[in-house]
Amino acid sequence: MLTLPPGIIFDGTLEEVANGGENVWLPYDRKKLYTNAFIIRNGKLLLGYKKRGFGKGLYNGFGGKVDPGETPAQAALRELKEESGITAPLEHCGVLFFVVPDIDHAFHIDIFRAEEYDGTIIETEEMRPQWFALPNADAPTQDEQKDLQPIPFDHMWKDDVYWMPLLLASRHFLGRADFDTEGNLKKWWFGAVPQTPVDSR
Ligand SMILES: CNc1ncnc2c1ncn2[C@@H]1O[C@H](COP(=O)(O)OP(=O)(O)OP(=O)(O)O)[C@@H](O)[C@H]1O
Repeated sequence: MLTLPPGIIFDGTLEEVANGGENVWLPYDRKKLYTNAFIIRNGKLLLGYKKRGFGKGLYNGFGGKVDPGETPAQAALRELKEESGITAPLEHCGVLFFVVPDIDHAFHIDIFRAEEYDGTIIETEEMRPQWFALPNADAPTQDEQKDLQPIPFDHMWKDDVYWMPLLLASRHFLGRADFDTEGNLKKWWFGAVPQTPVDSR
């Protein structure tokens, strides 16, 4: 039986994917709901360069706070549209829980993905969208990928490198990461729903 980090609730089997850092999780009093949405298409990943506010100067998916009366799925669609100009058939694929000292709440972030989108991608006040090349993309997509940079993990939140491969592989995942005030990762745990074994009969 896996012991899940405080803040992570899951009723089912999980496979541990990454685990490290210090011994003790940071305490937190309350949590706030957020969303984060990623478009993955033709061997490319759409990220946004955050121009203001929390996480300024980092690349991330498109998202923000869930407003009162909204479901996370509704908030994810609204934030994607507000920050990148597009709509997409978003599917829920994970939950991440972050604790950052000096912030009076923990972040509970529902993660969404889509492989299609509608509309024209635009730069907004908050985000500058940019496509990045996926690692090991299949040959037919390489034309699409030329001139694209690889995923800029050096300019992303430090935990992203652990769960991004799960997102790209269409896995369902959960995890928690605790940071220090400088944004360094202090403790982390990530797990994924096991893939159904291929029936070989
Ligand atoms: C600590 N480690 C983290 N790692 C990766 N992503 C993180 C994160 N912590 C927060 N996030 C994401 O950052 C956005 C913040 O949203 P944020 O701009 O504050 O919200 P919102 O757009 O509602 O703000 P305004 O009040 O409109 O400025 C939102 O997508 C949220 O999922």
